Amino acid sequence: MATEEKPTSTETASNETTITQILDVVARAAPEIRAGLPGRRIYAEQNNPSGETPMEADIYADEMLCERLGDLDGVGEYASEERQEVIDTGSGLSVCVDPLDGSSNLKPNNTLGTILAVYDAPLPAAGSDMVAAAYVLYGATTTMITAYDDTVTEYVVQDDGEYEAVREDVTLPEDPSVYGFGGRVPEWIDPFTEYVREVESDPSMKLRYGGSMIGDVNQVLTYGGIFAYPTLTDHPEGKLRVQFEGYPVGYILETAGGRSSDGEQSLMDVEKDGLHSRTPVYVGNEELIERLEAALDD
Ligand SMILES: O=P(O)(O)OC[C@H]1O[C@](O)(COP(=O)(O)O)[C@@H](O)[C@@H]1O
Ligand SMILES: [Mg+2]
Ligand SMILES: [Mg+2]
Repeated sequence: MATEEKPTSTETASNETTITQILDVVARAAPEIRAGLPGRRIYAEQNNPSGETPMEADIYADEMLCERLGDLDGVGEYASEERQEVIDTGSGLSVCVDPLDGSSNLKPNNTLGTILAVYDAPLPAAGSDMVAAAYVLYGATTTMITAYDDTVTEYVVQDDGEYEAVREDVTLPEDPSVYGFGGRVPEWIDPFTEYVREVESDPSMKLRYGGSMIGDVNQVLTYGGIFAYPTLTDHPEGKLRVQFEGYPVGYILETAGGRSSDGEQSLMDVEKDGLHSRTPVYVGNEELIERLEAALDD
């Protein structure tokens, strides 16, 4: 049996420094990304690797993050939902970014996010390679949630890029109260539809769905509950991308004491595939995810 090489204490220390720098870059970029949205709520000219037409704001955020994260000494690879290829930026940790999550919310001026995944491996990486994840939520306030070192922290980010922790050791509330399910209802598979009807009929649960995964996931992290972008009849792999959306959101929710699933197993165990491959995403309180997996297994 091959023995895994353990990182030296110097490597660990330098990874810690790099992760702190990466989170700092993302927090400080957030107000600039936000300020750059007006005037960029129009479609860009080229499709992205997922075959979607990005908005100019997606490209703007991607270019800013690529330049700033790529400039960090400890970052070796940068990839984003908006680029076909991985960018080689030297040697060190790999970062994956969804520069703007929920871009279709730009026009109606609703919630958006930025998602970050940090892997200690070349891209595409496996869930087990993840060393930190975070998201920025551009809501009424700009907040950043980080999952790092086994703990989830919520920060408020000010307009000048300064940020301060407002909640430490964030965990999912024990009594869930919100749910949000994406995808067209006629395309849901029957066992999922039956599960949803059950959740809906629980008098303690109410619908919260806004069309940006990060906005919807943050409701679950705040109030407890479940978010899903499920397998669909025409798209069994769903819509969301493993490296940019599935792994980081799974990592954050699991670090906060919740569970993640692709319908059968933790999102963190989803096989790594191509850089832009997709997975169904189910995240939330343990009991709700367990019931969901049982329903899909029937
Ligand atoms: O509007 P749809 O097709 O239901 O999709 C909504 C989902 O797609 C996404 O917008 C995909 O992310 P991007 O905006 O980064 O492409 C999720 O945030 C959201 O959960
Ligand atoms: Mg997204
Ligand atoms: Mg996006």
